[in-house]
Amino acid sequence: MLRPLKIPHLSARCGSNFVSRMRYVNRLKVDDEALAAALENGHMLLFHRLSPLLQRTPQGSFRPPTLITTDVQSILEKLGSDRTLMKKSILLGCSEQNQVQFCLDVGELHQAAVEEECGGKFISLKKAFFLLTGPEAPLVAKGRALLRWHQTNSFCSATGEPTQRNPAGSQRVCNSSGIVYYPTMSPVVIVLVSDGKRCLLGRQSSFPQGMYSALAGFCDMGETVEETLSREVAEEVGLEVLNVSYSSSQHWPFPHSSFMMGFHASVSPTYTQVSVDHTELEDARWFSLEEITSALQVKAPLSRGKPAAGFWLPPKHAIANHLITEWTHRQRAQSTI
Ligand SMILES: NC(=O)c1ccc[n+]([C@@H]2O[C@H](COP(=O)([O-])OP(=O)(O)OC[C@H]3O[C@@H](n4cnc5c(N)ncnc54)[C@H](O)[C@@H]3O)[C@@H](O)[C@H]2O)c1
Ligand SMILES: [Mg+2]
Repeated sequence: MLRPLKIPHLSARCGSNFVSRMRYVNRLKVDDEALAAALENGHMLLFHRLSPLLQRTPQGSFRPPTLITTDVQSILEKLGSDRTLMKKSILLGCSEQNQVQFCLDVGELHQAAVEEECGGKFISLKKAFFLLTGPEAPLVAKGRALLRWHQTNSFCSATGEPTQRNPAGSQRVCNSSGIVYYPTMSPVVIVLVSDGKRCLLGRQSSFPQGMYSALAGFCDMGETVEETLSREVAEEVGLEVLNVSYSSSQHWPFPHSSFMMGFHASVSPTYTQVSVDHTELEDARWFSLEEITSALQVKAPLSRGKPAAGFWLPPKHAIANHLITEWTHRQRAQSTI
């Protein structure tokens, strides 16, 4: 059961629960005593070698089990771990119910033993991302990205000396050079290209069979996002985009940690001939509103690890799905004018 944590003194003064929560979490990054107190009653997402622990709900969906840190502590001690493992917990945030959230990788413990004690299974993130349908997906992605960042930044790239993390896990410092390292993300542009009637989707050979997505690409050093967008569309499918409009953004844990910025773009209906760069994409095609509408209705495209037959789209919590859904709404709105 969740035990809501009382956020001290801020709510009355700020008048907004959101403001209080944001300021409280910000304080936890620097106030080690407050962090230790928050950890006592926190909510913990567990990972094993970067795979999140998920539980099947009675309704058949998947979500991370609700674990209180004190319960996790007892389980870890029962499995022979000492208190130092809990110190590797990383602050994730604070829920709307004022529950402070942490994550912890228990990769040094026996996987099956933790699964049995906690009631769940550690599932690789790639697979987990097709199983998670609730609002927990971004939190799981953030936990995985932060845990990986700590694992791969334990040495200073200037001195080669070990770096030390702060208790919240929001930064690492090299005591020898004084360099402070903060978690990093790579900027990526994702764009849904339309010719007014159809939208353009592509697939990489590494995608599960049948899945198509919006075009995406990493920003090169020195580029604006508009330049990245035009370059990626030109490189991957040989088209020149005309109008560009921003939609939304998301953090994405693949391949490591990306900051995805989502756009809509149009091409002239007279220049729609696609020329696919097969070093980047296996295929790219125009899809009609009818095709997209039925693909959006494919439920559980990777049920029991097997891809659905035919053509299907990334999961609901992927920004590609959001852009595609937005496009269908615009198309329908246009056709009723
Ligand atoms: N959330 C979503 O809905 C969604 C949908 C599609 C793609 N994506 C993500 O977008 C990312 C970028 O798309 P893409 O693979 O088509 O990019 P891309 O077209 O730029 O091609 C990938 C290549 O770019 C190079 N590259 C340059 N900078 C890089 C960096 N910082 N990290 C890794 N590789 C870099 C590598 O050679 C790599 O093989 C993918 O990692 C994918 O996970 C997310
Ligand atoms: Mg690409």
